[in-house]
Amino acid sequence: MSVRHAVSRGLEWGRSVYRLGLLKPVVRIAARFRGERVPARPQAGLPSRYRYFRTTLSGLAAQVQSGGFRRFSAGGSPRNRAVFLAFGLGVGLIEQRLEEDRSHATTCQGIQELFSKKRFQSPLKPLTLGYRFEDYSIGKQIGKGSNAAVYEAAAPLAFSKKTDTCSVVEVTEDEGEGETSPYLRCCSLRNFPLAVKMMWNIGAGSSRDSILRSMSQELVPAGPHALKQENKQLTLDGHFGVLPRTVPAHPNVIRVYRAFTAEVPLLPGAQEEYPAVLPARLNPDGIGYNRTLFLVMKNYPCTLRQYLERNKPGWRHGTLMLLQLLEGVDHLCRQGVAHRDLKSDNVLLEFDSDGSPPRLVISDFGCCLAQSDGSLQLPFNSVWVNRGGNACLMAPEVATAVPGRDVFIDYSKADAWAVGTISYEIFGEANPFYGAQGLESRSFQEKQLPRLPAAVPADVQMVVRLLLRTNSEKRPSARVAANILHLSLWGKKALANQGSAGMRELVDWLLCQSAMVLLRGCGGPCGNTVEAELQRCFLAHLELEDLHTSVGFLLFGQEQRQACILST
Ligand SMILES: Nc1ncnc2c1ncn2[C@@H]1O[C@H](COP(=O)(O)OP(=O)(O)OP(=O)(O)O)[C@@H](O)[C@H]1O
Repeated sequence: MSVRHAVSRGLEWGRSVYRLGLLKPVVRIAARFRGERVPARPQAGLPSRYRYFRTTLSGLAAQVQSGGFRRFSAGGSPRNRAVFLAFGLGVGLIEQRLEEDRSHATTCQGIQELFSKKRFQSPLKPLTLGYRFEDYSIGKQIGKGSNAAVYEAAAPLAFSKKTDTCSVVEVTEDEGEGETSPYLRCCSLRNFPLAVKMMWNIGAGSSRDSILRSMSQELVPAGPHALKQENKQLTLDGHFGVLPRTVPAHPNVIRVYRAFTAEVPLLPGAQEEYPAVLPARLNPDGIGYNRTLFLVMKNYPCTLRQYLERNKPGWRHGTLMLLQLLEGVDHLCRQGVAHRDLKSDNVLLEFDSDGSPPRLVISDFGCCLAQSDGSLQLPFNSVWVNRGGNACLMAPEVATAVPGRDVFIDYSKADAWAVGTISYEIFGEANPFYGAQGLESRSFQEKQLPRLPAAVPADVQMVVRLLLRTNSEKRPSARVAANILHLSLWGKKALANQGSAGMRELVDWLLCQSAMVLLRGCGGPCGNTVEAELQRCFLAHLELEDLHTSVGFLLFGQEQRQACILST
């Protein structure tokens, strides 16, 4: 092997190891070969992955340059010398790449810190909202599930001056309808900016503590002032840690502004629609308790399902809607919460301005998993353990779990799977897991999944397929799936040069993107706020490792498509 040949081989080897993600195994093998222990405790000051590689590689390179190299260069055959030279160059190249990676990681971290400092502020300032049912005037019923009825509401004292703090859409309902009811003063969403969810209480008892404890999951999206101070105190005093963790505000997760217990009132439609869950005071045959939990939220004009019944979003709006769901799910995962009942009925929508995509929020946390330690692993030691709601959209790893000793269900990617199924609805197709002929998540094969419409971009189709992988280990997290969509929507140009310039081009693009988002933020609330929020979310959660994985998926998808085109 000539020296020139060795040099090119070495560089090629180093590049391949890096590109294929084989760095870790190669380093391990090399360290074993030298009889060294792989460093377990990385040094401080560098991100762990890089500390680890650097330590091992430095040793390796040192050995190549000293003992080994000397031995080979002095006494080895020319072939051995060339091979060793190639190896040395390869290691050198990897070192250089690691150095670059380290600087990229630092850049990403800087961007992340900059954007994560700016916490999302809910547009409604709920400080003036009351903690009693009487503080609200109730409008007509706007929804009903299997556990609660939801009514439009206003807080006359809080909104005595007519404010427009809630950006709600034009009213589409018949405004005259409500005037016949004594409860309804006005049906417009503008006049009823709030929604009150009245839980049906048939098993939680009538004391405030027992109600709060038994319906505690509903409080996961509650703001810091949602419960009256003494309520928090009472519940925590009696049963420390019973209240679940709550999640910070996020543009794609519903916010509960107030939560209080009160006597069950007779609201419009109660006698006709849910007489059985009323207390005996209101219906002698009712089995409900006298008091229950009320949750005050923003009033949203419709659910995702209702919206899709009348609208067919184009591919770009559809992608932005899917991305919002992934951002919401990623936020929940980071907070140690799994929703476990994602479906188009549990996603609410509002509209900022003409032409911009709808804003989506994930709602109804009644089935969620929010363990006090933030773990998304649920001990599954008995059939009585609740796996979550909506069996049709239950991720395969959840649906197929068999209870037993030391069995845990991992929910870390279960919501992402459900988002994959909802994507079909967003892009105008039937959800393949619904209906008598629908696929069953516990037994389907990935090749049975129907194709999405041809208008849906190839990258988005790939994301949906990845989200619906049966093996959760091969399924990307919501974060990685969201990153793929972000890159595909806004970073295509930076990705085009991945082969030659590696991550450098991408990091430059990230810096430009950060500057743009910051500048747009300074310019006031102009432009498309949904897109701006999505971009902020992306930058606030930048991590080089996730970014590498996302880029890998995108490039792999592109390569596969090219190979497919060439072969036909
Ligand atoms: N904040 C809101 N604004 C407008 N409509 C809402 C709001 N919250 C809930 N709804 C409507 O009420 C319906 C029922 O609410 P929700 O899903 O929270 O009840 P649930 O009884 O917990 O449902 P499930 O049967 O899924 O357990 C929703 O599908 C939606 O139509």
